[in-house]
Amino acid sequence: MRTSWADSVANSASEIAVSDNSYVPRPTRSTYVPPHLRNRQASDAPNLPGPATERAAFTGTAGVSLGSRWSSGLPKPEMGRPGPGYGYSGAVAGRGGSGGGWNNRSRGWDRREREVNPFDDDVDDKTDDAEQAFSEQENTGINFDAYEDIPVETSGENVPPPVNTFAEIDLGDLLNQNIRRCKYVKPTPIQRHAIPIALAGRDLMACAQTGSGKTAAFCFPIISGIMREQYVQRPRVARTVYPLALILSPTRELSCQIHDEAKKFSYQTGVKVVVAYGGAPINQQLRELERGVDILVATPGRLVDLLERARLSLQMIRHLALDEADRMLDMGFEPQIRKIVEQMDMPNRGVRQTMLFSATFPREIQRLASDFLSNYIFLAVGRVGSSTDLIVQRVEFVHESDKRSHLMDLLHAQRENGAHGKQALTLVFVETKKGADSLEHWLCINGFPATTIHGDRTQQERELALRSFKTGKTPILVATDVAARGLDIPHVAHVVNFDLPNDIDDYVHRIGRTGRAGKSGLATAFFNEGNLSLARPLAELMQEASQEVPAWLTRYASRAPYGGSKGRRSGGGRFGGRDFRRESSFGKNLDYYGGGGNSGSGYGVPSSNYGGGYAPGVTSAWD
Ligand SMILES: Nc1ncnc2c1ncn2[C@@H]1O[C@H](COP(=O)(O)OP(=O)(O)OP(=O)(O)O)[C@@H](O)[C@H]1O
Repeated sequence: MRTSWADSVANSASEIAVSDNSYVPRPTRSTYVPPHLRNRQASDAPNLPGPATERAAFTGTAGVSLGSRWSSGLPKPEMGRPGPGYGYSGAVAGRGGSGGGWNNRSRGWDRREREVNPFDDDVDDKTDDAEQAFSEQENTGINFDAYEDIPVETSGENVPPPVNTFAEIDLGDLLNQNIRRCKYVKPTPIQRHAIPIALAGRDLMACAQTGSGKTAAFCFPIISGIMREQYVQRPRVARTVYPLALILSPTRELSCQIHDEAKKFSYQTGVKVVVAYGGAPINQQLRELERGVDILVATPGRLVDLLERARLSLQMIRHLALDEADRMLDMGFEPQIRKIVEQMDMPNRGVRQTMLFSATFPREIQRLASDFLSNYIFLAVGRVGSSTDLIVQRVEFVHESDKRSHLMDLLHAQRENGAHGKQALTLVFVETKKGADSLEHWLCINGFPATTIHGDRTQQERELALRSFKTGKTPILVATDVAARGLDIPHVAHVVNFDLPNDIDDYVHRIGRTGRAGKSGLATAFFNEGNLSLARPLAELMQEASQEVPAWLTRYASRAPYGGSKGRRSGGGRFGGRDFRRESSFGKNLDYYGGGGNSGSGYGVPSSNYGGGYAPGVTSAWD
């Protein structure tokens, strides 16, 4: 009989109470170990130059062969510390991972009692209530059914099978507890497919709709992988730190958000997560790094800075994840990413594990990305670059000069419909930083509390603006594309594309700030003659997402040259994930998303045109 995830968590809790050979006792008292001695085996000889130990092998959980790339030929349990809890158990799914395959990292580094609880509540006191609520799915607000019918495409060799529940994957007790604290009842489709692939140690290029849980899909395997690894001795070079995993993201705010999430997932596991991003004092980040780091979440610029100061080495990186990977590999970031991944001291592809995630993946970017991957699996949940059906999309024809009054009408209507006279959160996207400031000012003087986020604001101002928006204190946020990707702000009811982007992928990410995690949302776009190149991809995208396409937009679409999409639309069926490796025609100067049949003018944009979809002369709003 299949047990539910909640059951398995309960079972594993009772197993903890029953001692057996693989029982990992919880330490009763924290033992402080200075940073330079952390993660060492008990018998480590001091002052060894370079990495002394390879990753230890681990195999056999839930039918998945784990960490295979490191396992061949390496010695087995002797690598671990002697005594209970450090052996190999081949822990069985459903036992919640309480077997001895897990490293009790807290043994030598018990930070559990000193760690700030990142959760609002203390689950230990509320376990029963919480479990009940999870089983009823009441306090998640997640409409899981919305994800059930999404088609999935995988390609690559020996793709590990997906799972249906967290219980089927042996992530370990401590991580399972945190998943429960996050109120995740069952994995979303991207998690069902990506987690077993990543746990098997495979490289992955994964594409899934905005708000569908990609962050956990790469964080869980990384945390679980680090927890499983036997103590890895890291080089000891004065003031240089050696993380085991690196997660790169394009914006400061997104890096902070991933860091917050990863900290929740790794709470009390002994896995230490640190964030480094530009615009914030580097000394503070250095101090934090020196306290110990297993997973580093970073923006590329600050990371390069740390590497050049020799305060950080990538020599021990086992897991590399690029969130918003297509953005990370477009013209703006690609040189920096190449430098980080190929020209510093990071282990080569095939030695490290590399995972790329995004909601959009143009073919040309897929091709670039393949340089970083080894024998990878391509996974697409839903159509690559599609938007979720959970978002109601509206397009209105609005002349440039009428945009402000039109926005005002929308905001008035929203205020009237809002609960308790409160304004629902509205995110308004504009093209330029100046435009953002000017619109914010105008909204404020017209009685609509608004704030802005863009690259010309100081980091402190940006963080303040985001907090004020998230808490509802300032319910309108006027933003450039710096807020387009990844940000997970609950209760964003409405995204307004005051200025449409030039690229349909940017549109997909922008509207994806609403309608997240199974909830519904509304997106309104102001379209006019300045957006003709977007007419076709926009009409197609809306059609795909079962949205009502206005007749005037269809007319524009039929007349318009195909642009605004880096040639992404192929006019194929409703679903088409499209691993570029499957396109035998690729490389013959066709469109990036496959199917050369539609490659009319505008298709096959050379890669030098990449830059986040900005037209010539328009400054990128990214930082
Ligand atoms: N299994 C789950 N059960 C319930 N909620 C989940 C689950 N997985 C993720 N979530 C929640 O769904 C929301 C969206 O997740 P996340 O930010 O990872 O999406 P994403 O796919 O990375 O989106 P984007 O493409 O915009 O970056 C978050 O609030 C997250 O906590």
